[in-house]
Amino acid sequence: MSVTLRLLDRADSEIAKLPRNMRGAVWDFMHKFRIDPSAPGLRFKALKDGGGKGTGERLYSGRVTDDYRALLLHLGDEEYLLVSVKHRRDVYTNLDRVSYTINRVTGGIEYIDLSTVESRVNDTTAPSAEQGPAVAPAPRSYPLFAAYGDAQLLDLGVSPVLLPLIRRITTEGELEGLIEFAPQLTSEVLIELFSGRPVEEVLEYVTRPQATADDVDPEDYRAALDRPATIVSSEDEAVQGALGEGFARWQVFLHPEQRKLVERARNGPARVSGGPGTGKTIVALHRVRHLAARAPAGGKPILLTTYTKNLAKDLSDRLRELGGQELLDRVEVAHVDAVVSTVLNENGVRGARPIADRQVVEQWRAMLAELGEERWTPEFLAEEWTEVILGQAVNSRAAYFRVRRPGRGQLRRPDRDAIWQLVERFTKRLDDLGLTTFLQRAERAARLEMGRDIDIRAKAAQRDERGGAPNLHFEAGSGGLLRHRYRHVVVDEAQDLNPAHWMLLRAMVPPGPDDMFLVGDTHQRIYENQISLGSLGVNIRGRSARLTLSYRTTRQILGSAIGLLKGEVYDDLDGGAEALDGYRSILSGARPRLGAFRTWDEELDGVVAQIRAWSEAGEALSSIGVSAPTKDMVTDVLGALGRAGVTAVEIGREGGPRDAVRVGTMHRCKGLEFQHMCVTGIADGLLPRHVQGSAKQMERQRQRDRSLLFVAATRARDTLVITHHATPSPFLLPLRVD
Ligand SMILES: Nc1ncnc2c1ncn2[C@@H]1O[C@H](COP(=O)(O)OP(=O)(O)OP(=O)(O)O)[C@@H](O)[C@H]1O
Repeated sequence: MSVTLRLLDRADSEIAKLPRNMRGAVWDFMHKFRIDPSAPGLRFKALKDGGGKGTGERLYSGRVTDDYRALLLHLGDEEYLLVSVKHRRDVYTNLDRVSYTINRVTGGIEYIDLSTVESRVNDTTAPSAEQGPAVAPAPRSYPLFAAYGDAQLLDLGVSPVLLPLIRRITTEGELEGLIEFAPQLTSEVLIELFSGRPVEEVLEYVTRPQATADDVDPEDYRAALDRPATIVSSEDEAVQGALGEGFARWQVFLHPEQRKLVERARNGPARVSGGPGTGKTIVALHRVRHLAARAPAGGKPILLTTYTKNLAKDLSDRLRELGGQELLDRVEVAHVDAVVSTVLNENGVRGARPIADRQVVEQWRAMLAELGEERWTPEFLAEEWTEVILGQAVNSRAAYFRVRRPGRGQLRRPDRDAIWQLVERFTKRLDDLGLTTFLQRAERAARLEMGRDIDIRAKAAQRDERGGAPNLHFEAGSGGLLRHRYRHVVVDEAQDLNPAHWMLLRAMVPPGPDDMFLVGDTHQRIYENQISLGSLGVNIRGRSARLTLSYRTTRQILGSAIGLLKGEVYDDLDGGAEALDGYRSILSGARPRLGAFRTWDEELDGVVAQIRAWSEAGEALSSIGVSAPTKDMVTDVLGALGRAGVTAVEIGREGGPRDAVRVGTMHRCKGLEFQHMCVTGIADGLLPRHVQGSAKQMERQRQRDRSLLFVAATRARDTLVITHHATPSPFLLPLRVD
């Protein structure tokens, strides 16, 4: 008789603390148990004394090794949940202190071993002075949560079983001990209250998003299992395979909010935003797997795309980790400019060499000089062409007469007419020189793909008229019929794509359920692409959601990084404003540090000394990242580390030694993360860069530069050091005041 056995996430954390070989033994046990729980070697039996109130018969034990036993909850029928692994001698001691219940707010299963939690609380001492608690520890005698009534805490979703212990907590150290084995929601609520967030906000940002809409039956464990608040592995055998060898927790255990976003069916394009490290990429990857599992067999019905090539490679690697080659075979993973190239190549558009923005201005300068045209500067025309004409996909003179040009001053009709003629002349000139820009290519590809979309619709309409089934949908192996390329498009780093990219992607999938899924954070926009999705045919209204819990960064680093953005207003990709409220973390660590130096050379010495100190403290070089504002400064950092005998490689040029410090421009650090991060060169003039341009352009540049600092700072998991020389960047003011 085979059964289903899942693994509770907290049990997994507990297993991680057991001797190394226990992981393999537990997976072995799970495998055998699934096939036949009654196999004699497993010694599967009920623990009659255990259980929560009135449910004493649910707890079972099974033999993992001679010394260790798994504790299992019977959820109903053939369904079991592995909740703990204990030493044999501890199974029966304190069995009455083991509790399992269904949380009345989330409807999720909560397993709590009070003796384990209590001993962790007692073991933990207050953090050292160096660690610097976010809030000074309260005097020993004063309970941290005295200000909150029991009913208040229970309404926030705190586990009732833990209330007596919570009442005794007086230091941050004890709190850290408690949350290690407390249920997810209890931990999140307590940390937020401890950080000083008002109850109403905790309710709004933490509890409500995890609350269930169901009427919770406290005895129905089978129903509770299916709710996202029960954080368990899937029943899938493949998960067990993945678990065997160094699996990562993100592959198996999703936060309840993440899981909801992965599984929710939608009627059209959906967008997930969220602060740095909240798992947007993880959600995108799981979403791809979810969609792939539901798509008809054959072909590659899903496109997974992002802005840069190195991030696309990373997505592809992680998708393989999540679902193996089998999943990768069903998904096209490519950065968006590669998607552009595919469309252009297929349509026979070849040959032109893409040039950078700087060269575009030079080409304008050369042409205006040849024409003796002096009414507008090359910079102005380059911007007008890039931002207004290509940026808003204006493709006719008539459309250019109508287009809105916010922040770019007035242009009368005759001026627009003259500029349009100059633009036509300019694009012909580039063509003749065999040159193009990435934006031009994207725009061309978008137009081609939109033409294809129109053909598909026309053909579908004809078939419809003739009585055939209308078929707008992607179909693998469609026998030569014109079809949309994909059934679903999933986009990571959505904030960086330009309007032409969106029009291209929109035209690649038929509008309909689950057609597009976008994840991104406009606070991390570091390229010049400001858009409004609605006007590009990607209608996300009513299908937006936000992740707020950071899995990467400590709350000390997150708090400081958010402080860096104060005073800026960010958009929500759809004409509205994006808020930063509610971003949080339950991880704790040292406050970020600032390092001030007189010259760049001295700063380099300081960076080398910092890295040496980490290394001498036993940290692997590969856990350290260094960013610098410019490519030349990256070269300087690499040189200084090399001279000091510290192995370092440039990000994007990996392939050398594995145990090496990674060094890259701030742009290159996008999407990456490091245990320890050194953000160097944050000096005035370097960040923000001093550039010339219209007021609007300079404002955007400043916002992008600020975002760049935000991105670099939030790559740090545990430690963040920001350094500068000469005059510090004005962006650092909040940190310096702090
Ligand atoms: N459910 C999870 N369980 C364990 N780890 C997780 C989970 N979700 C995310 N993480 C981890 O948190 C880190 C950040 O995740 P991810 O890169 O998806 O965040 P992001 O929101 O895309 O970040 P950013 O916008 O800063 O690039 C990663 O190390 C990831 O493995």
